[in-house]
Amino acid sequence: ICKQYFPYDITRFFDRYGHKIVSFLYPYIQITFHEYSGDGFDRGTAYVAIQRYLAANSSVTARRLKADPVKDTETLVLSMDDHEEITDEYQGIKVWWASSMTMPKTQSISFYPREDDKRFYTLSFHNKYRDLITKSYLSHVLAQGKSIAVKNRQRKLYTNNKKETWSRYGGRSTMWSHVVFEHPASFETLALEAKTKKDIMNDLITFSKAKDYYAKVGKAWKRGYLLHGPPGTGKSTMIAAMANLLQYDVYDLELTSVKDNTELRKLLIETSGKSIIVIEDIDCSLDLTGQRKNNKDKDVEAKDEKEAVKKAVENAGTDGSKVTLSGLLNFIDGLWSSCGGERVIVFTTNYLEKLDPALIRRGRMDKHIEMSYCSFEAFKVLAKNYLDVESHQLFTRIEELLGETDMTPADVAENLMPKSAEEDGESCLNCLISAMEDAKVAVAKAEEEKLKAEEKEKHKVEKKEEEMKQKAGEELAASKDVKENGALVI
Ligand SMILES: Nc1ncnc2c1ncn2[C@@H]1O[C@H](COP(=O)(O)OP(=O)(O)OP(=O)(O)O)[C@@H](O)[C@H]1O
Ligand SMILES: [Mg+2]
Repeated sequence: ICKQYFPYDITRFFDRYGHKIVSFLYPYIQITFHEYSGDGFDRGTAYVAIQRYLAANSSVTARRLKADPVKDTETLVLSMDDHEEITDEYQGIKVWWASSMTMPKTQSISFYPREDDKRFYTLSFHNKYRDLITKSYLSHVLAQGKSIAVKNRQRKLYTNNKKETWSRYGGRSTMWSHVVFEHPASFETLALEAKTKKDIMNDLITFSKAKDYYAKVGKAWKRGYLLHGPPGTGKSTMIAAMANLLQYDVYDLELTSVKDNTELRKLLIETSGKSIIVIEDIDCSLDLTGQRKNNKDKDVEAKDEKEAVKKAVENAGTDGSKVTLSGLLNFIDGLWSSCGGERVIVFTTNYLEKLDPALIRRGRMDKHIEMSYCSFEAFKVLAKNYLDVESHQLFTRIEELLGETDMTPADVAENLMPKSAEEDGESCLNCLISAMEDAKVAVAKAEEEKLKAEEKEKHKVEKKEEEMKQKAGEELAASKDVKENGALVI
């Protein structure tokens, strides 16, 4: 009987104590990260992040590299090839990474690559660093990998679709259509005072790095900007420059094609982190009472407030409820921001004074930036961008004229652009000067005409007053006459 049980006992013995002996002799721990795990067809996020991390670190040390095209980018990612091994160091501790692949046991043709080759990374490290590696090193690797992936990705410009085109199941692809975002604007080429520029850049960068701070103070990780100023002063260009600086996607939200608050909320929930949500010309999308303007401007005709309210109620019955100011404010204040990820919200308007104070109070829109007419400093940026000219004797005249006329950077840029191949920098500057002189004359003329019109109006009023006085005097005299005459008659 003893003999019969012996082999089992020894197996059990080794099962129980074997790994202890092994771990005593071989004190290393291994963790594997599979490319495909579970039932999902998507590549594991950890695997992808590790791949990026190792790619950034292994291209120097590994001898055999593998090049993979990456979805949504035009770049290739170089990573260590299968069955390669590299070492990494973290706080002075050495770890080993190996990439491996298991071959399929049976020859079969399969649709999914995961059936055929199973790739995985193995991380090995000494047992005594177990805590440090599992707690801090791994999150460091994943965070680094993710940030590399974000840097390499191709960014997108999204615009919202009409509700009718959404599929039943929603999803970003049907609510938002996108194109590749490749706007060349940058803060360097933006014509703006250096101080303002620096201020905005610092603000954005601080924001993008302040995840822990926002978590600590219990605020949603978002920042609101309000850009205001006349047309052509670079509001849209600034948004593109912001997106390029932060490497964010841009969601261009067209409020007039959003039917109601529910639709708005659904759209916003589908936006991803690391994005700028833009609502251009906010004054045209929402009116002062907080009710969205009707496309056909039915409400505008309403004479008084009561009538407007009546009309709004009527419309609510016919074309559904609307996007309201409070709906918009609710979303800004954080219903959706609990979805995580950082977002910048930018509103633009040509008329700051038209906006509802509730929309622009501090805390909601953290920064108000006035985009104004071209200053001399801004002009110098444009001259450098467009003509490669940093100083010129004509600059003094230009500075003088800029102080006297309101030229938008768009106008200045337009005049600085060479119209033909023969045109050189100086003739472009002269072209700008003559445009500004013309503008100055036009403004002076307009002012003169305005003054004349005012004078005329004043004159008219005075004449009328005189006439009325005269009439009143005559009437008074007449009534006196009547009285006196009457008295005579009696
Ligand atoms: N500050 C600026 N720096 C560099 N280029 C500018 C600037 N402002 C305007 N431009 C040029 O003028 C063009 C129009 O500017 P942009 O569309 O940014 O103006 P906007 O303020 O958004 O106007 P709108 O209020 O009409 O939307 C841009 O294509 C850009 O080339
Ligand atoms: Mg614009």
